[in-house]
Amino acid sequence: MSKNVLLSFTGNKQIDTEIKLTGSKSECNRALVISALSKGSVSVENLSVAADTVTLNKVLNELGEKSLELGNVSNLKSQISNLVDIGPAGTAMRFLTAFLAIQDGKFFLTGTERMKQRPIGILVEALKSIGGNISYEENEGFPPLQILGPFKQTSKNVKIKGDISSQYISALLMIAPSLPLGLTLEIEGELTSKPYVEMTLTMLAQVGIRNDWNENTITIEPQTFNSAKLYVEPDWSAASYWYAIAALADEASIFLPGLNGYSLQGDSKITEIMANFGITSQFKNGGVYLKKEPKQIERKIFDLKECPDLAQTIVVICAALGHDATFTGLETLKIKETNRVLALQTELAKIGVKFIEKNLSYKLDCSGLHFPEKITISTYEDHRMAMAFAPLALKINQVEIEEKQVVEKSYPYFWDDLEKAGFSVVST
Ligand SMILES: O=C(O)C1=C[C@@H](OP(=O)(O)O)[C@@H](O)[C@H](O)C1
Ligand SMILES: C=C(OP(=O)(O)O)C(=O)O
Repeated sequence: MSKNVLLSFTGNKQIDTEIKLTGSKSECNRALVISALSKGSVSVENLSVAADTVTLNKVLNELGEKSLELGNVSNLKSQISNLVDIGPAGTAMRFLTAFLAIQDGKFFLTGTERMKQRPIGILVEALKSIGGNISYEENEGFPPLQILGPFKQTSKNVKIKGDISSQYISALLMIAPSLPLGLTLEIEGELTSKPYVEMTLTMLAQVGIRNDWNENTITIEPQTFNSAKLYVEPDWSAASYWYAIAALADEASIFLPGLNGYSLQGDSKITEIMANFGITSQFKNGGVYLKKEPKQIERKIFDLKECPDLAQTIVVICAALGHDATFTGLETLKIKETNRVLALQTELAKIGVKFIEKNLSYKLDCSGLHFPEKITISTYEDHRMAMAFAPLALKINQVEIEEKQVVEKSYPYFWDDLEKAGFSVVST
């Protein structure tokens, strides 16, 4: 079985294409959990084909079917063990921890070896502080978890650190309306990835759930979900790779249907960031048109605290263009699919670029930039490593990307779409 892909782009580096992106992984994960909590009142439209979403959907469907089979026999439900393996899906792992904590049953929640290194203690302790019965099966603070229902709420108030992952907060907010006492959540310290919390609250509001966000405290009273449909926009994080392609091509005209200017996704900030690189975004005909215009790049500092999933895309664009820059807000990168800082440092070294960590910022030093004839990129089980480095095929004759299947996590058709845009994509 071929594991890698070899990318090249022969002839003029001109891109003129239309790419239909799949639904946002973040919006879908929320929509599915909200739909499950609403017990059918809420439906989801434009479900993503991202593997993380497909897995979460399957898990929730199976749990729903089991629950129907067992009816209201509570003591029987809590005796039956359910093994839930969420693979590499971090958001789904966090959302399910909260979701399962309020179900009636016994659950063993696990994932990949990397998942067992991604912290979850902050969320588990918060859930325990309001009555959840959760224990760590291997290492304190990390999956796998054993979760035992039924849930008896002991408190309405919960304090949670905001600077490690916003997913913990979103997970709690989604279960809040279903809790007998509701929830008053106090965020301690800085809130990272804030647009994702806003996305959660907006999607809840779309199905009739009111919230009160006052400074660092969010309150959600017990409420029932309206009967409603949640429409999922295409994935802006996936769109970012097309901005990168436009930036590294000589000429580009790319249409991404379905994306709009008023997105719930913080990663739509890519339009603003890429304007600095001469990539314009025009919203018309129900989508966004990307065009490349000549521009001197001036911006030297990028704060990505609100859009951490764009980090690899933007760092690689700057590296490939030889644009020295400083990046801040990357604190959470080390606990994602891989240690993304280390992965970037290792792979950028292959084109002579340094990514230097200093206090809380990162300096990109492109003084040694060179493009070899061929480069092989390791992906460290991280879809974003594969997709962020793929556009380099517009600068380097042959780019081999290892473990091509990693892209399935969020963008399964990535390689097909590259081919459609004129790249040669050969499995090796
Ligand atoms: O809530 C979400 O859907 C996500 C939140 C972000 O995580 P952190 O809050 O851990 O930064 C982001 O990186 C992840 O891909 C998706
Ligand atoms: C961090 C990511 O995902 P997750 O945390 O859901 O694994 C991502 O998609 O970049």
